[in-house]
Amino acid sequence: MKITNIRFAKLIVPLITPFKTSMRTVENIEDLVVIVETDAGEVGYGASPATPVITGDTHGAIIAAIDTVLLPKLKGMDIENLNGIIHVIQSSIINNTSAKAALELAIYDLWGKLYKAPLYQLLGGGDNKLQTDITISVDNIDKMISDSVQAVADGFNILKIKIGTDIKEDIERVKAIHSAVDNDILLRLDVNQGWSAKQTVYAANYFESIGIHLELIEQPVRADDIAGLKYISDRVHTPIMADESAFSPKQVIELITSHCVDIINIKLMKTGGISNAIKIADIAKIYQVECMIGCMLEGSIGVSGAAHLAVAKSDAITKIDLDGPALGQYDPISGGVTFDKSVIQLNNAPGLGINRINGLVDL
Ligand SMILES: C[C@H](N)C(=O)N[C@@H](CCC(=O)O)C(=O)O
Ligand SMILES: [Mg+2]
Repeated sequence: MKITNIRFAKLIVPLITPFKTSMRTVENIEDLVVIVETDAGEVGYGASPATPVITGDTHGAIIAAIDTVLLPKLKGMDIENLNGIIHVIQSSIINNTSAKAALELAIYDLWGKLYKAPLYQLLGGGDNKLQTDITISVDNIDKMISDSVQAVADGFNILKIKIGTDIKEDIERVKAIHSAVDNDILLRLDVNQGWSAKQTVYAANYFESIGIHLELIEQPVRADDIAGLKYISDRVHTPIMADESAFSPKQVIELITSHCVDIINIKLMKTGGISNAIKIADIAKIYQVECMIGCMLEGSIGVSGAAHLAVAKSDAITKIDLDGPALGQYDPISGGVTFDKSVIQLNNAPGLGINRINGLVDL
């Protein structure tokens, strides 16, 4: 099964409510779909959102990286030579992790189709069901309380609360949500780089002192403030998780061995796809550090790949933040992952298991 061409399309799904973090506000899930064609007639699907404030990648840059650098080298390569293809994708261009991720997703999809097996089985197998959290966007306190209460009523028992716009307001937001939901609801905070190290130590110790038990605090400080992460981890009990600070396996080794964080958030759009995500999960397992599998605000093509990986690497990936498709008004993909409230179900069709994509706009 040889690669003959790569096509691009856009897929836009309006959100139920705007997605707001300390870094950006988004109204739609906008995926660039990457379709790898083969001489056997099979196609592989991958996708990437544009996340310029996180990865630096735009859809235009993803298309250019694939069209001008990667496609010429990949044309004619055989899907059974998975390692060779991965090597070309990872070594032909630096950075551009979203382009690499979309392409790897499509290649792994084809690899599963070649061997007629769901990807998670080829990656090691596991229970093809996961339980995700749901994101509560940063907003005024009343809106965050009502979104949290609604999410719990909808069957989610883990809330990922976005904060990081103002330390005082953030503390009030968390206190208000904590009082509004039952004690058995797990609260994770995602600061998206919005606090200083000292503010984080203050906030974490304050929450601990008033009996608010947080599961974790995600990426409290700027992505490049590794000393800040260490400063925090040395002073608080609440587990600290790296997100924007952890792209590559090498960065993860450094974060873990210098005891800067307790947990790593793996996202395909940061790692450059499944191959490096596997390495990170294996590194974390060796060091007995837990991982979360996360997603950008993206639809169910990318989330399917992440879910297959999470199932196969459940020894290291113990926390799931794959709510992207659940935040949309509908899911245009049939097959892949399906959501029943917080439960994500993978099907057993080959590769990523995607049957049909409605509403694709060819580019
Ligand atoms: C959607 C997911 N729950 C999430 O919050 N992901 C990111 C932000 C993604 C984005 O801005 O597209 C995160 O910071 O964890
Ligand atoms: Mg995050």
